[in-house]
Amino acid sequence: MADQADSAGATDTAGVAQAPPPTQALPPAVRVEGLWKRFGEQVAVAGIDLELPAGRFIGLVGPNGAGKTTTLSMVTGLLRPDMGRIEVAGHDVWRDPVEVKSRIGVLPEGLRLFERLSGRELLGYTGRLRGLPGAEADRRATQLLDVLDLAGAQHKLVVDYSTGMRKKIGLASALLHNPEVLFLDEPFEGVDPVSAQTIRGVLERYTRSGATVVFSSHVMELVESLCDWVAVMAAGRIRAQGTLAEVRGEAASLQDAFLELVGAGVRDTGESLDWLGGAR
Ligand SMILES: Nc1ncnc2c1ncn2[C@@H]1O[C@H](COP(=O)(O)OP(=O)(O)OP(=O)(O)O)[C@@H](O)[C@H]1O
Repeated sequence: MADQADSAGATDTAGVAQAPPPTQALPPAVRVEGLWKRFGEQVAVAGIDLELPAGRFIGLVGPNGAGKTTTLSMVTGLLRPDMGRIEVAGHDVWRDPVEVKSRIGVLPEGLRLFERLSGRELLGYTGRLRGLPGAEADRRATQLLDVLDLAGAQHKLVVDYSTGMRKKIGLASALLHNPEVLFLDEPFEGVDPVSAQTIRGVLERYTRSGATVVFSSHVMELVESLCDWVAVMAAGRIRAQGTLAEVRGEAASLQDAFLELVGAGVRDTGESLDWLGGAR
């Protein structure tokens, strides 16, 4: 164990308390510089810079097609950027992929799972892929299944899981190896309010321990109630990033700040859709 006097500030021989040595600053959970991705003519991500601090609950928000999924896919090593540099927990994602992948958990959009395994088997398999000893993987799997209210369905095949159950087993797989940074693409989509509350509790506990959650969402109320740090994306660019208070600024809510930042007026349907509704 480290010498207490070395690690926690000390009292000198005259009994005067000395300031503790500065704690070593953690590298940002994610640092992105000049990141670009284009699909044919479509620029999905247009040279973004992003610095997401460690130990925060971070929301990446933006309208449909803003480039959130493309960004998260590149940050998690699933999609190769055209240009730019990405570090996760101080390691280059594309030069040091094994190091990065051991430190992250990912719940991607359009989650693909091993459908012919039961939930319990999926976690056992994930544990082996992650190099966990069998008994430890079992212990963690039992606790995760229990907390996420999947214990009753643990022997059911994943193909027979509902959308919300799939999100929860995907989350359990992403958490099993206790990653430093967890990336979640729309984790609450298709999840009922009770399960959403459970997932929330698990994620809040996880960030309280110093880990980082980065999640994308369209639901501003959710981001406002969960996140302490926000990045706003629109048309492939970062429009704002900072603490929730900084991004909200003078606006009454994050939703108002968001509409202002992305320059989106609510579309007036005018004379259009005049056929919709009314008696036939
Ligand atoms: N594989 C692809 N091939 C072609 N275009 C793509 C591809 N993936 C994304 N795009 C385009 O890139 C842009 C950004 O898409 P992306 O899925 O990253 O946005 P998003 O912010 O996640 O949107 P949403 O909130 O609707 O999921 C969109 O214009 C989309 O059509």
